[in-house]
Amino acid sequence: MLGLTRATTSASASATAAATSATAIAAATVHLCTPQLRTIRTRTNFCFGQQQSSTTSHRVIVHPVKAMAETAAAPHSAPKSPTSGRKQALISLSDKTDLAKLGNGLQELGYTIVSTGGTASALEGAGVSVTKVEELTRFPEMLDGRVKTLHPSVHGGILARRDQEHHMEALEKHEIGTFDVVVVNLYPFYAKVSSSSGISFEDGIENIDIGGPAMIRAAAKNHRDVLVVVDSGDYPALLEFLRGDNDDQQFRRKLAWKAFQHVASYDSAVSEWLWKQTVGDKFPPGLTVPLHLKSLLRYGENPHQKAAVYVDKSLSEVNAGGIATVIQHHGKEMSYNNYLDADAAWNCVCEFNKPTCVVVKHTNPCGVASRNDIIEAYRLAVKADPVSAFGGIVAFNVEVDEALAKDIREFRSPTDGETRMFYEIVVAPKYTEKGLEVLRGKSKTLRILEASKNSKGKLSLRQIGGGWLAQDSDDLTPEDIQFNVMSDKTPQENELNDAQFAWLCVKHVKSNAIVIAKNNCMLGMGSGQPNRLESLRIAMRKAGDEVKGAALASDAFFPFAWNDAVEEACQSGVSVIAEPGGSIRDKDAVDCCNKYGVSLVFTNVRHFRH
Ligand SMILES: NC(=O)c1ncn([C@@H]2O[C@H](COP(=O)(O)O)[C@@H](O)[C@H]2O)c1NC=O
Repeated sequence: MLGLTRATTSASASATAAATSATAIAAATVHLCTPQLRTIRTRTNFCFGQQQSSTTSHRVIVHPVKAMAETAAAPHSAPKSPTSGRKQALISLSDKTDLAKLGNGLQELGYTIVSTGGTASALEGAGVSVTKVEELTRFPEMLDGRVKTLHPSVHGGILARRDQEHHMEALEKHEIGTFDVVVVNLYPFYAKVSSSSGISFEDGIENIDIGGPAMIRAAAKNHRDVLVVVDSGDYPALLEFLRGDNDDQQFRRKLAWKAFQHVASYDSAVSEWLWKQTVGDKFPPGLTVPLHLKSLLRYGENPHQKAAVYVDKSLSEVNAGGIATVIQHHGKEMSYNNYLDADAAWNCVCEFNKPTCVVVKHTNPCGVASRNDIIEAYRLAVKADPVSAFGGIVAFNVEVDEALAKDIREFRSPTDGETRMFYEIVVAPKYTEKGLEVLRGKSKTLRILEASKNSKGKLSLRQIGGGWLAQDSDDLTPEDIQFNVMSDKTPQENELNDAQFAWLCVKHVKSNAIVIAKNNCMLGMGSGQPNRLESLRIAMRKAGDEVKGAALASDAFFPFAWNDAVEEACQSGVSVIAEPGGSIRDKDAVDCCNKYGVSLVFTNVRHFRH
């Protein structure tokens, strides 16, 4: 139950090892730790300490791990020659979706495919010939997969500029082959650290991909000569491009852009996670928010403004619900203003515990009602301001079934009793099949949205010129605060409930905000006026005679009482006023309420909404 105290009480707010594929070779070499002298027959090669350039017998210092790799790589030990003219593709994937199609496609096009351990096995399993990367590097994949591709034989082959003679000479000298195509996706860090089962700090660290981003960045930098692909959705376009004879630099640049974007999003998740694991407060010194385009919109707030909607892919937004991720079942394409209004309606309706309907117009709730019978709640919410509700957004916090859908379809405007109500959007957490069918029949354009509840404790970001404002989302509800009685008169339980209902509504109305409510139903609201008295007058006008005995909530304190808002409210016949308090003239407000026999409760919490 909600708290009520006397005035003295102050208010209070209460990868896994998936991609760490240690090869048998690496495992076999752990006990070898010192370089040994031995005689081998070697080609020109990169080796620790010395480099030899003949093909005869020499005494060389050979690193034991490398020696093992040479043995392991024996059947393919000749490094790829840059002059061999063979086209090479490097593939290293954690997510192996459509790998077989890609491998076969590249093979048919005559590409030699080089791959890391797990990818190579999957390709072999699909009947594609593949060279293991360790045959190129002459090192085994080591350190539990921390080092696989971090080697000049790989990065030289990606980064060399084909138009620079000295680059190509360097490759020739070190017998490094060029890569024409690089296909990489990264350890599933995001999925691992956001999994519901959780992950240890150590596992989180092991799921940070290092070699993959290095290859992606290298290939993207050298995109003029190297095609870089990070998304399996791009495999068909890649193969089509390779089959054609038009070397379109725009295509290459788009892939390069996508590659850098992919790595930037990945790094933002790593840095977000690491910050939470270490410092953890809400406001890190730097903030990178990964935004993924959901769709282009027809236009912005006005037709001359271009617009789009993005989904926030921050770790903190995983399964966080909200309007950006709604499922649209029916209707016209969502507009920019539709998103804003649906967001306001959804945020408001999700605050209520009882079955509730909220009607929003231009981001302000103009009708709110809670009832055990949701149809009754719907009708009352529309009735609060039928003129504004026409063309508005209707939100429910319960499933829309056939009966409710029929009522939404048929309900006539309380203004003339004839015109069927028209809405832009219906938003709800669920629909029955029949409910959806009926609503679809209301109009072709009606947007029917299925949304999941917003989680609490989010960071709210808002753009200003040259920067962004960040704050906690306003999560406080009447359950979280004390309603302190300041007046001689103590509100009855039903009056207090009305005050708390009005308080929850006023939180969602633009400042200066006044809401008048009774019996879990909004009767009138005034919003967005630059002075509180004007908002109060608008709310009272909308409530009409019903204001008598109702509760009035104000989002911030009343700066003046006598001959001003408090006195006008008292004279209208409200039974209780709820406001934060905190004005230097609070005593005037108390005296005024006492004079008119009205209850006054202070919440000590303000709900400005600018
Ligand atoms: N360390 C490295 O040199 C390295 N090179 C490639 N990877 C990653 O290894 C994964 C593929 O491994 P496998 O083919 O063994 O399944 C890819 O996600 C790739 O980004 C590496 N792993 C992590 O950093």
